[in-house]
Amino acid sequence: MTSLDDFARAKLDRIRAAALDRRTVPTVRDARAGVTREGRRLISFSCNDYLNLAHHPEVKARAREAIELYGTGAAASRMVTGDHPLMGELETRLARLKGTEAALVFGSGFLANIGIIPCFTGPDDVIFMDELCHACLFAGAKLSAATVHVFRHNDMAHLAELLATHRGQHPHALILTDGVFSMDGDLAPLDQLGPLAEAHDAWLLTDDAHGVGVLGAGRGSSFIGSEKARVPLQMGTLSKAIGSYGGYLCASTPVIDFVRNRARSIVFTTGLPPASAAAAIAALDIIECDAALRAEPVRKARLFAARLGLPTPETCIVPVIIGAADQALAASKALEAQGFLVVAIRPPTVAEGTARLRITFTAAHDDADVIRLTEAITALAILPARPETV
Ligand SMILES: Cc1ncc(COP(=O)(O)O)c(C=O)c1O
Repeated sequence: MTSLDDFARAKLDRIRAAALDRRTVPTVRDARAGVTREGRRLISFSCNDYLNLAHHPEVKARAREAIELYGTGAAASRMVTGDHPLMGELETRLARLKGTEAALVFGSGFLANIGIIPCFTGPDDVIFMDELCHACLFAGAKLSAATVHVFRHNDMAHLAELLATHRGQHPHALILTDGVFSMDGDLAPLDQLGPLAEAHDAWLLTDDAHGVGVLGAGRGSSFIGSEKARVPLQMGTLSKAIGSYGGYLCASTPVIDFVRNRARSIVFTTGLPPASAAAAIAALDIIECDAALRAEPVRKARLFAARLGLPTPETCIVPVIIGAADQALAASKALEAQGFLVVAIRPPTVAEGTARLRITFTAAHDDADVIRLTEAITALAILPARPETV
């Protein structure tokens, strides 16, 4: 055994001892919210294809057509020959959806965040970020080498205090938050974050991976209230409700032109395959016209929560927090035995002691399956006791 194997084995032993080891399971998703894995079909409550557009006949047809015409890969960076005209068309559509002058498409949401953040902050600068931000926002912040201050989740008083203490010591500042928090399904208070950021001349970036397509008439979390939230950097992904693959930034023309020049995850990586852009454009066509479809995932999340006496969800992600990682795994296994795929989410994806079932709802779930899931969860007795009604 080499020292490299020794190193890996010792690390793995520790991960396994804490019930935190991960494995990949070959999984085939179908159009009816089902997955087949290890020879069994399960109803999945763990997919982010909220509108099931990855299986929509029109979306698939447009992707197939793009493959026939343009091949399967982009073959070079967008700076060289990888900037297929479909990319520009997709950017125009995204900018229109988000109400910005311009947009820029990246290879993925993760690549977007690790490219964008270092464009605006360097070692002399400062970043303020919510403690529950997605891992790729933390990765982008780290890559920027800026000073990072983490504020308590959605705690505007804490953020204001950190801004008052630290903002003045740095030339440039970013505030980073998820629009919809990926593991908790709650919303960032963008109506407060926008003005607070402006008051301190800090640039607000929202990661709306889980909002676009589903919230705010499909336009995302910035469009929920009566007024559009003041977010100069609206980032998101094409890989969830949009049913394709890729990431994006929507912003003003100078901001986008600058990021196109500077983001290392644009310049030094191959462009998105044209078929992914074609699929995303087809999905946006559907999202823009089909209000009934857009409303379905949150309606199902609310049906689920109401039957279990949980708070009314604002999004289509509902966490059932269990605590210990091994108990979350056991609950997931018990649900699997009854025909449901509800993956357990454990540290480091979530904080120590908050392992959970993260349940996601999609347009394709039958209400009957949602109700059967509530019954299965009730039978597991993993929910906190409901207060007695008098
Ligand atoms: C909040 C959030 N941001 C970014 C990403 C990364 O996006 P992508 O899967 O397109 O890399 C994800 C999901 O994976 C996410 O949940």
